[in-house]
Amino acid sequence: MLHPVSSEVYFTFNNGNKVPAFGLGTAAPHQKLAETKQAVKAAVKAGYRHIDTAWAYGVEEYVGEALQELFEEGVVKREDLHVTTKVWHTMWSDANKSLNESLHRLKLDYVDLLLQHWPLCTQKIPDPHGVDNIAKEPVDDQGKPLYDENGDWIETYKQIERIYLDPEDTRVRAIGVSNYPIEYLMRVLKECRTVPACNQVELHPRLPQRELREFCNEHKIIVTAYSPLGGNGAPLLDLPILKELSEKYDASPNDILTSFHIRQGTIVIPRSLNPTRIASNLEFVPLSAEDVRRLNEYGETNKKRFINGPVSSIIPGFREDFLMEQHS
Ligand SMILES: NC(=O)C1=CN([C@@H]2O[C@H](COP(=O)(O)OP(=O)(O)OC[C@H]3O[C@@H](n4cnc5c(N)ncnc54)[C@H](OP(=O)(O)O)[C@@H]3O)[C@@H](O)[C@H]2O)C=CC1
Ligand SMILES: O=C1O[C@H](CO)[C@@H](O)[C@@H]1O
Repeated sequence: MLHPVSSEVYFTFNNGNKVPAFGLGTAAPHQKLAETKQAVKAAVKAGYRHIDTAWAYGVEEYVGEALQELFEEGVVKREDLHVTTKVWHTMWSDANKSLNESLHRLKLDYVDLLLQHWPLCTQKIPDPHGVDNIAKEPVDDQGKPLYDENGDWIETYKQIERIYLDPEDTRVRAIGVSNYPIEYLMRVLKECRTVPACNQVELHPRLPQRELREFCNEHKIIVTAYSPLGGNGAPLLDLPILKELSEKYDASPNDILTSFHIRQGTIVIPRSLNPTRIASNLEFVPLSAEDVRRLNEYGETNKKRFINGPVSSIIPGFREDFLMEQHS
C-alpha cells in the first residue's frame, strides 16, 4: 500500500477549514533570519503547503518576499497555502496592530490561522535587537520578568476572536492559541464563543503531553506540535528509540519524529534552513499503534521541555518544569 508523503495529509479544523498536517517552522536563529526566504521557497517547491511564522520571529518580511516570488513564478496559488502567524505577549493588548503589521510584512491580505502566541501579558521595553525594537522577553536588571500587571492573558484571545467574528473583517480564516495548559483552555471555553481551532504546544517523545492532547481531542481543538525535533540542533534525533525505529522502518529519525505526530492526528511544523533537509524530510512513515504508544511512553520517564524560561514560568505546567530544571 502506497503511503502519502506527509505534505499530502490534511486535517480539518473545528470550523470546517482544511489544514496541511505538515508545515515548515520559521523560528530561525537571530543571525540567520534572512535565510528564511530561501527555506520557504525550497519548502513550497518541495511540496510543503503550510508555513508557520509569527510577529516575534522577525522573519515575516522574508516569508512575504518568498511567497510573493512563488506566486509570481506560478509555483503555488495563495489559496493552496496555509499561513499561520501569532500575536506575541508584548503585543497582548494590540492584537489588531500586530495582525496588521504581520499582514504588511507577509504581503498578504489574510492569514489562515492567527494564534495567541503565549498566554502572557508583558511590558513593551525598548531593545534594539528586538522585533520593532521591543524586547522579546522583557526582564529587569535582576532578570525578573516584566509583566504588565494591568494585563489579563485572555484579553488577547478575546481581541483575536472579535476580529474573527466580525463579518466585515476577512483578515483571518481561523483562530487559536499556543502554550495554553488545560486550565487556560477551560477558561476560554467558559468565557469565549469561539473554541480555538488549534493549540500549538511543544510536543515530542520527551514531552508527550498526554492529558493536554486528550483534552484538546475531546473539545475538537487540533494540537500542533512545535519543536518536534527538540529545537536548535535537533537533540531528539539521537534518542535510542529513534535509532531502533529508523532501522525498523528504514526511515530517517526526522521522518519518524514527524510521522509520529501525523499518525496521532497532530499537526507538525519542523524547522530547517537547509534546502536538502527541507526536501528530504517529507516521507510519511506508517508507524504501528504500538510504536506510537512507545514513543509517547518514552517521555513518561524521560521528560524534557526545551522551550521554557523565566517569562513563561508563571504558566501552569511550565512553572513546575522550570523549577525542576533549576534544581537539576
Ligand atoms: N508557539 C510557540 O511558542 C513555538 C513555536 N515554534 C514553531 O515550531 C517550529 C519548529 O520548532 P523549533 O523549535 O524551531 O525547532 P525543531 O524542533 O523543528 O528543530 C529545528 C532544528 O533542527 C535542526 N535540524 C533539522 N533536521 C536536522 C537534521 N537532520 N540533522 C541535524 N539538525 C537538524 C535544524 O537545523 P537546520 O536549520 O540546520 O536544518 C534546527 O536547528 C518553529 O520554527 C516555530 O515555527 C517553536 C517554538 C515555540
Ligand atoms: O515561537 C517561539 O519560538 C521560540 C523558540 O524557538 C520561542 O521563544 C517562541 O515561543
